[in-house]
Amino acid sequence: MASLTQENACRVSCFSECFHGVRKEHSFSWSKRLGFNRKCNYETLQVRATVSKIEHNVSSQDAGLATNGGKRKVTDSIKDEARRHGLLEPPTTFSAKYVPFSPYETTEEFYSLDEIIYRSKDGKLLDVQHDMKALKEYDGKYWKALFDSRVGKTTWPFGSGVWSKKEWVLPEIDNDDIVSAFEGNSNLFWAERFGKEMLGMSDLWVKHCGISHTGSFKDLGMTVLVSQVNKLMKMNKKLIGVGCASTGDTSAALSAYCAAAGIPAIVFLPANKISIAQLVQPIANGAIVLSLDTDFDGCMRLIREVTEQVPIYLANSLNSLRLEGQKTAAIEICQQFDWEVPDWVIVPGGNLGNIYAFYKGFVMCKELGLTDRTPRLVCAQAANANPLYLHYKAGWNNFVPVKASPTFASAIQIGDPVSIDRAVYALKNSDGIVEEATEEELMDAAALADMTGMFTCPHTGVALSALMKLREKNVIGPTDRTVVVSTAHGLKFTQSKIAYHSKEITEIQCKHANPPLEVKADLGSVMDALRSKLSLTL
Ligand SMILES: Cc1ncc(COP(=O)(O)O)c(C=O)c1O
Ligand SMILES: N[C@@H](CCOP(=O)(O)O)C(=O)O
Repeated sequence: MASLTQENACRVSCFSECFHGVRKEHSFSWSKRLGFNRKCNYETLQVRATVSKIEHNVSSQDAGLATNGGKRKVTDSIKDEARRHGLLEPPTTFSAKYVPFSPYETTEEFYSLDEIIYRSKDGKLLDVQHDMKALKEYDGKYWKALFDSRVGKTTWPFGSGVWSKKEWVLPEIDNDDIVSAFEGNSNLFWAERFGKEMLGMSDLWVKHCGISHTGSFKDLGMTVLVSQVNKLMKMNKKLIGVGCASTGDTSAALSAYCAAAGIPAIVFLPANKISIAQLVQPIANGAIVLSLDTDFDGCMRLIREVTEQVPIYLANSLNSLRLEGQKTAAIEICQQFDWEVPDWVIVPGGNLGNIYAFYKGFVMCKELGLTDRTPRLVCAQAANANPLYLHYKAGWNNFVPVKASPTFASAIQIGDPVSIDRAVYALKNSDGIVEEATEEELMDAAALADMTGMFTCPHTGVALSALMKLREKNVIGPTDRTVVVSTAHGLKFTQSKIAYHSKEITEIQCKHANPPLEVKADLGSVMDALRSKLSLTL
């Protein structure tokens, strides 16, 4: 484990000021004054990357840096540096393969991860199965120490929250083939005020998976999928690109990771059903963007047909590689609590890959001795797109897809989720619950959370609203350690926030709207405004 002691870490800080856009239906006076232009969807993008070397715990000699006065040679990359220390040796001990997702039956069927395959012979979804016997050769203490030693480093590729768990994710990939933006390691926010003041809770946390390279949790899965595609292309497998159907976040992640690797990306988007910020992401990253006159389920059907005819690799969560990356968020939560397990984890659900990914991550931690139990899972859906909720309420009998209606939680406007079987399995086995939130409930919940310092997306609003309901019924207790998974950055969804705070959404009351006051620029008017707002008697 020589590599564990090497801490030649640099810290990369990347600030990205997101895009602002307003659709016609959400434009209004103060938005224009703040610089939101109704016609051209004014946009700004600033990305500043500051790379500063902050510490060297190994000698320059050890780090291979001696030849340039302790600095990395101009021609070197962090991959070269890792290679010199044998870090890029292909691991031989651990392995994984595809098996049919059939948890209640045994089967001999399996496939190599180097095959291009998404379904079993009889049409089941696939699952990535790890050689658990090999992983169990090492005890929980070993894994905890290994994973903990990698946090906050830039040692390639372990500076990524996903690849810091590489042995549990894609153990056989050569580190040189990995395409990573050092995703993961997202902050776990103690929602102190929201918990105490709104819910009487003392141990409420929000896992900010949306504070990420492309602004959503999709980065966690996409680094794995695009890395594997990168490997397949190097193996000369017949592939011309990678494609997905998307409600905006999968497409953003796919486009960014493909652009980083120089791989063509093709994205199918439902026209006028995703936010401007989400739309501009694949455009900016040079993807082929098809805006289709259908909904997400229609886009999904089309991309499946296209990928059957053309060698385009399918990047939706139907592809189980994605879930291997996404499951690391669950492992990370345990790690952030010093390997203690929360009582509840609440995840907004759409295509339903993520709820299963969380389940998988928690189960793996328990099976490999890092934790002693798994949390209860809650999947939260928008009432306008609630097929899982209806299925749960019907006692899990006879799943019926729905036609999803428009919702502010547009990324989960999905009526026929691909991973329904995986989600049902995860929920049944975690004593899980499904809740739903109306448009008013989800927007109010997001606004309330924002008032306590967050900047939540509507999907996080769905999860927070589910929490509020379960707390009200006392299903979730006041001292239960609870984690709400925030799946995207609120800055991707400024249109709906602007509409809410300007009270432009006629169907709901917008109870917590906080529009700016338009005040004449003289002291008297300013004082009057402050008096009324602050209840001053002066
Ligand atoms: C922001 C956001 N939240 C939640 C989800 C739901 O995740 P899943 O489709 O894995 O259920 C998605 C995508 O579907 C999303 O983009
Ligand atoms: N919200 C998703 C919908 C597709 O989900 P996926 O996980 O199957 O790719 C998106 O952003 O496109």
